[in-house]
Amino acid sequence: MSTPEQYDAIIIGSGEAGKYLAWHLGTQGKKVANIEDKRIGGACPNIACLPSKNVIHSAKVASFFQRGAEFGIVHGDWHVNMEAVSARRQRMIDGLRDVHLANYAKSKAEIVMGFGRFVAPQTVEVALNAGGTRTLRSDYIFLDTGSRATIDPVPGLAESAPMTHIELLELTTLPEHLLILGGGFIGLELAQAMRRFGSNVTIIERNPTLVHREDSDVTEALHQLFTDEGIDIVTNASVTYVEGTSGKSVIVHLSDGASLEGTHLLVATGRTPNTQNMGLDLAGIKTTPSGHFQVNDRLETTAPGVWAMGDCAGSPHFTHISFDDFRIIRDNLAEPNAAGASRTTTNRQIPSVTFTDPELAHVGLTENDAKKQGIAYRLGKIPMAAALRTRTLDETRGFMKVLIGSGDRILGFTAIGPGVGELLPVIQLAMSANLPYTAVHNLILTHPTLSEGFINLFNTIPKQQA
Ligand SMILES: Cc1cc2nc3c(=O)[nH]c(=O)nc-3n(C[C@H](O)[C@H](O)[C@H](O)COP(=O)(O)OP(=O)(O)OC[C@H]3O[C@@H](n4cnc5c(N)ncnc54)[C@H](O)[C@@H]3O)c2cc1C
Ligand SMILES: NC(=O)c1ccc[n+]([C@@H]2O[C@H](COP(=O)([O-])OP(=O)(O)OC[C@H]3O[C@@H](n4cnc5c(N)ncnc54)[C@H](O)[C@@H]3O)[C@@H](O)[C@H]2O)c1
Repeated sequence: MSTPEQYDAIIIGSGEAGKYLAWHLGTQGKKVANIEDKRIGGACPNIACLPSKNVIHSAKVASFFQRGAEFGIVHGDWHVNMEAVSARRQRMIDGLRDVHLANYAKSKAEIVMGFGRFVAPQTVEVALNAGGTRTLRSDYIFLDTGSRATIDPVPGLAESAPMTHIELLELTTLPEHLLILGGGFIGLELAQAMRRFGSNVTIIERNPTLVHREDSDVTEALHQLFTDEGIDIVTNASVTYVEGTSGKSVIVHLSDGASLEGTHLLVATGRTPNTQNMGLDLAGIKTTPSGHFQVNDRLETTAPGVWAMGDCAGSPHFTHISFDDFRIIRDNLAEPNAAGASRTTTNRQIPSVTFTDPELAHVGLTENDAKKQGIAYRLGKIPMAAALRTRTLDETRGFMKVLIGSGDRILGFTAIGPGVGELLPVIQLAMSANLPYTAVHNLILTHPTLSEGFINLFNTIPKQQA
């Protein structure tokens, strides 16, 4: 081993938590190496959240063209140009790359392009993308290696060369018939977008419903929405084998004897953490049975001086959660001994938005959760049409519902409607400040905004039994 170069901090992976930590420590004057083997800035700006929302927005524009007459807009012939859709996505990614490079330059955190693995405790060897190796050492090492699409060991699946979200988002031609394995976040968002561009789409989901962890009113509303848009949905599907090649012709065989044929196959069946081939044994870093780095609620791994954050640490797989992981580590590094002052992952809010159109937004308990945990609640619920803003938009599908617990505290909130993700912070603030729902109910809410619907929503809450 060559003499290691000494750093104040080494961060493996430049995803959300990794890059923010690199920029933060670099700005503090620390000597920081941020090792990245593929894309500067990690998944979100390059292959995940932002490119997918970019493409989904192009599909929304296509849906407006499809609905033009409804809005009194008469247009001539129009068509979808997937090359231009892809080019718009790439322009955004290029712009984001410049933003990232500027942040590295400004913070003086060094980005080292290559694959990092432990060769001894606190010591990392980087197989440089440009060739050769470097060996780096630090008392502070942070892992933010993310996750990748899971490809189940179903016979013929890997051989069919299915697309993941990465290849799908880069398509410059439209699949004639897209089969999608998995009816979760990625499956739903991309199914609707591709359908709106003009593909035939079939979702194949192994559970009895789409987004199966949600309440039945949510899964039913999404099922109806997708069916109305012409998307085929096959649930309770157990895939036995796959034949053919994605991009040409592919057949998915199910255990009940049915088979589904398409031209392309997208796999969206969950994520596998990137924790392999990293010399973990040499550094005393353990993983959990699911393959994530084993961490405590301060994101410390089993090796002193090594932390893990984001998807690879088993944190809920969202960019905003990876960002919160960064904040937990930042605050704990700043105040290691301040009792009670430091942040942990325990009991933090996990808000989420599925960017279907209309969106599905959620924070806190679902009705399913409350029932399972035996938590009593009062339910407020309105159809989205009761928020008059939706009528001005002709986007009246969906509903809002809220679970209220003792002391009028908000336990959970779910909404399906246009742009409802933007409603979450008001509810989150009330929940985190432990305010009763009446604090929101009594606000003067601007007319006609979507948030004005909160007044109607809270009007429906049954009075508390004396
Ligand atoms: C299609 C799609 C859409 C999504 N949409 C949303 C959304 O709308 N909102 C949301 O909140 N979340 C969304 N997510 C989830 C979100 O993208 C992830 O939770 C988030 O990007 C995880 O960030 P991270 O910090 O864990 O690391 P990542 O962004 O995954 O980055 C990890 C980096 O580490 C690198 N790396 C791994 N191992 C090594 C090594 N040994 N050496 C060097 N480098 C290494 C990887 O190449 C990668 O660049 C989406 C995910 C997908 C796939
Ligand atoms: N808007 C967002 O915030 C957003 C968008 C995309 C992804 N994400 C994150 O990325 C993660 C990964 O997304 P995802 O859609 O891959 O995972 P997911 O866990 O959301 O959904 C996977 C789905 O695939 C199904 N499935 C698994 N194996 C199957 C099989 N063999 N046959 C048929 N169905 C099968 C599961 O039952 C599940 O419904 C999400 O959980 C989420 O955390 C977030």
